[in-house]
Amino acid sequence: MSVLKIYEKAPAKINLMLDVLHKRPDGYHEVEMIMTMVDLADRLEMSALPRDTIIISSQAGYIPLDEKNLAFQAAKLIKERYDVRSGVYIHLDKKIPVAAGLAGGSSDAAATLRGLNRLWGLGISDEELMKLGAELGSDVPFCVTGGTALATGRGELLTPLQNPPQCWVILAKLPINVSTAEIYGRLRSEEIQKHPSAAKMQEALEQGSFTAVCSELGNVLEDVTLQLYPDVAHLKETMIRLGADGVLMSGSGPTVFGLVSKESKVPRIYNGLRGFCKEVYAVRLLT
Ligand SMILES: C[C@@](CO)(OP(=O)(O)O)[C@H](O)COP(=O)(O)OP(=O)(O)OC[C@H]1O[C@@H](n2ccc(N)nc2=O)[C@H](O)[C@@H]1O
Ligand SMILES: Nc1ncnc2c1ncn2[C@@H]1O[C@H](COP(=O)(O)OP(=O)(O)O)[C@@H](O)[C@H]1O
Repeated sequence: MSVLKIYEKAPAKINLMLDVLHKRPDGYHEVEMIMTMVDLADRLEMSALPRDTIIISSQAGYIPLDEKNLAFQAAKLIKERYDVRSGVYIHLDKKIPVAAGLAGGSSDAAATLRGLNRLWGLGISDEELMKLGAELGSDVPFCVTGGTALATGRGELLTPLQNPPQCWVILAKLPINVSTAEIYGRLRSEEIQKHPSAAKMQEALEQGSFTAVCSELGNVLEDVTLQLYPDVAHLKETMIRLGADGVLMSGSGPTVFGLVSKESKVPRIYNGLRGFCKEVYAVRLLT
């Protein structure tokens, strides 16, 4: 049975590790990543429209509201594939910083796929939603089901993993917009000095060891972004100095996250970062 209005939460992701194996003939890079969700989320409200149209609105003035919006693209794709003749109005309450390495747009697209499946009573399986998601972006399939997963291929092939032990995650984003395509484009995969290990991170998760998770954090895109934007390197050093247990850049950046086990340490790190970085969040893992 179809309904008239539904809500979906679209959480941000962080990459606990990100390795690039090589560049593929199709231009994408073969990756090994371990991703998990954090409790910082956009909220989507989807209302059925009798007219055959897709309308997007948002309180955020800095994202496209036309066919460039990933939620619009997700709605268009599902309408076409399942021959849906009615329309939808989608309101995006944006909380995730944009072009930040947190997959905000990808998570909105995934939430749109999940939401419209419910709104229109289509009965599409998660597996099929993930396949549709892969047509929209490499991170969209992970965002369909969330949790913690190993992502291979260009990021769309997923193996569910144990969630990390619960902790605080401090996210800090400088006012720099990073283009994922540019960062991958500047990476010379054959010159990577140190590859983080997916197997070791997986072991750390299976052991439920917070210390091991922190010591296995690694991201080969970090060198590229930090070289391009030295302020991000400074931000990372500051977060380490303020006492975060493990610190890494997420995805292609520029957001840097710090994992912190003791709640008593959080205010010092949060306030120390707020001194020079406007966008700082202290959230929990979404486990
Ligand atoms: C780096 C990561 C890590 O999670 O995230 P973000 O920093 O974007 O959050 C992802 O690999 C990003 O995924 P996503 O943002 O969905 O990328 P896509 O839209 O599929 O691709 C954008 C562009 O990035 C490059 N790209 C992306 C994925 C991949 N495995 N190899 C690539 O070379 C391609 O140039 C592509 O044109
Ligand atoms: N719903 C959306 N939310 C955020 N950005 C979007 C959305 N739709 C399209 N975009 C565009 O996608 C690009 C990447 O945004 P985002 O997904 O937030 O970054 P990232 O891939 O680094 O996590 C931005 O240039 C933005 O204009």
